[in-house]
Amino acid sequence: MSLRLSHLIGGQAVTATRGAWLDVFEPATGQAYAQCPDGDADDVAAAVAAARQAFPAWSALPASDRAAWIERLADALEARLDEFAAAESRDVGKPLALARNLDIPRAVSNLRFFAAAATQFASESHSAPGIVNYTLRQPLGVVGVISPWNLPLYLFTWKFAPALAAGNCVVGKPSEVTPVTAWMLGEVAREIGFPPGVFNIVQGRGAAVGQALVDHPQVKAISFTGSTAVGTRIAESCARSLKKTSLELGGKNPTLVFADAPKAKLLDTVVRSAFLNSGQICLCGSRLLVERGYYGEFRDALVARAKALVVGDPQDPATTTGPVVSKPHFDKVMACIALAKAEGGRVLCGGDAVQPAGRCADGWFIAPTVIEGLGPDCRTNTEEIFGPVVTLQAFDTEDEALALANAVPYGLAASLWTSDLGRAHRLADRIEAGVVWVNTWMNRDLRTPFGGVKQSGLGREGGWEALRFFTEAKNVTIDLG
Ligand SMILES: NC(=O)C1=CN([C@@H]2O[C@H](COP(=O)(O)OP(=O)(O)OC[C@H]3O[C@@H](n4cnc5c(N)ncnc54)[C@H](O)[C@@H]3O)[C@@H](O)[C@H]2O)C=CC1
Ligand SMILES: O=C(O)/C=C/C=C(\O)C(=O)O
Repeated sequence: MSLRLSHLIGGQAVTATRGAWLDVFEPATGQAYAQCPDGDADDVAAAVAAARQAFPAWSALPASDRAAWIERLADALEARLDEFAAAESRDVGKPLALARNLDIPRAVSNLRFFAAAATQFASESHSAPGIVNYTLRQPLGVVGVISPWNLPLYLFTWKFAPALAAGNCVVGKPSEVTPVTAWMLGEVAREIGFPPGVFNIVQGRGAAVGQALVDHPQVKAISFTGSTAVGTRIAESCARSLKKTSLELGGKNPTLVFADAPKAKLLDTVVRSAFLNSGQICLCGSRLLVERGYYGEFRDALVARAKALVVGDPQDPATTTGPVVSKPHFDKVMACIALAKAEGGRVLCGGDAVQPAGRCADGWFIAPTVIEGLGPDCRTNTEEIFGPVVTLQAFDTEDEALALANAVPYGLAASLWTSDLGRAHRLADRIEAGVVWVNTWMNRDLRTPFGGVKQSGLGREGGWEALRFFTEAKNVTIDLG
């Protein structure tokens, strides 16, 4: 095991103050292949101090200069797209093509999008007879961003790019389960001479590094993506110091399929929404709600498609479905499948671990699983599984479809399939979710507000929402005399 990662603090690659390390595993093989610093509160304190020192100069730069630095980072990342895609695929277990076509290009887009946004972000002014108000949007100072393991660089950049664009300095904490591409990006930042201290990365466990970042009095805001349990804990901690929080949490997203759904893209998209990234995307449609008259035909076609997915080595171009990310997560998902059976669910396909031949024999693979026969209130249909597991439920009316869609504590995203425009608008209005897609799924425009309601989170990311989150509004009123 030769690969040893580092923190990025004040423009320097450094190891954990107390010299401790965490093993990093390749999910496809189950073997440790790297070590990342097992950081602690001292490392966080050093990173925050570096960020505070860098803040006056960074925030004083013209927005166009900040944008140019972020663009340079994007250029350097894009120049190494294949290297980053290979690393992301290895670290998460996602098919190489997925990392190459989605994760890393989106990370590049995140950087470019917010670089451009930095130069377009304008403040409001409000005039009245004899009075003019204008609102300054000022950076907060040092902000913390905490990202998960499912879309590592995609979500890390989605958070730190707007923070930097708005003039803040960042301390980022990637998931300890998938720390490699964030570390690589830190190395790239050093190579291009990114201003030291503006962008810092502290590696390590959530309970140590993450919590220290959340608790640090000089950190003015936390942007977090991950589980609802941890998000709730972060909200409690931040409430004590009145820190701003943006929380993008779990989902139990419904896919509503009406008999009049346009069929051309339906199955391809629903299968993608169910099993992409082994179902480990907070937007995945894990509850398939199907109009009864179309249920049998849809179910049979879906099961045939799920069985045709190729589970195996992420490096094999034929593979559609890699392993899940870790042994604890494998155990969790398998326990969810066992629970579904105990609750009376019928497993129509999958339901088992898969053991590919060769180098992946000890990897954490689970067959794409479709389950029917469960009611809306059971744990399988209300708790996030975050794996390649979906359930089917039938409905008779639009009202029943809506009630099923809303029958969970989560409210992140919904995908709705119908040719009836009126119905699409009625349901889009009444579904409890932050994001509704009609006849599509995960169709992302980075300008749109992104986030959830209920237990799926607080606040919105994307476009101006992100820049507003990472700034404080100050209104100035002038009496024109
Ligand atoms: N966006 C989403 O919806 C995601 C949801 N999940 C859900 O969460 C479950 C558990 O996955 P985990 O990786 O354990 O997610 P997690 O919520 O524990 O981890 C997300 C990030 O938060 C950090 N973290 C953990 N505890 C923290 C604390 N006390 N203070 C600050 N940061 C902390 C982690 O180190 C990681 O960087 C999954 O099974 C899945 O259901 C996981 C990843 C993404
Ligand atoms: O911004 C996107 O396109 C996707 C975001 C996905 C997550 O936040 C997630 O899976 O955690």
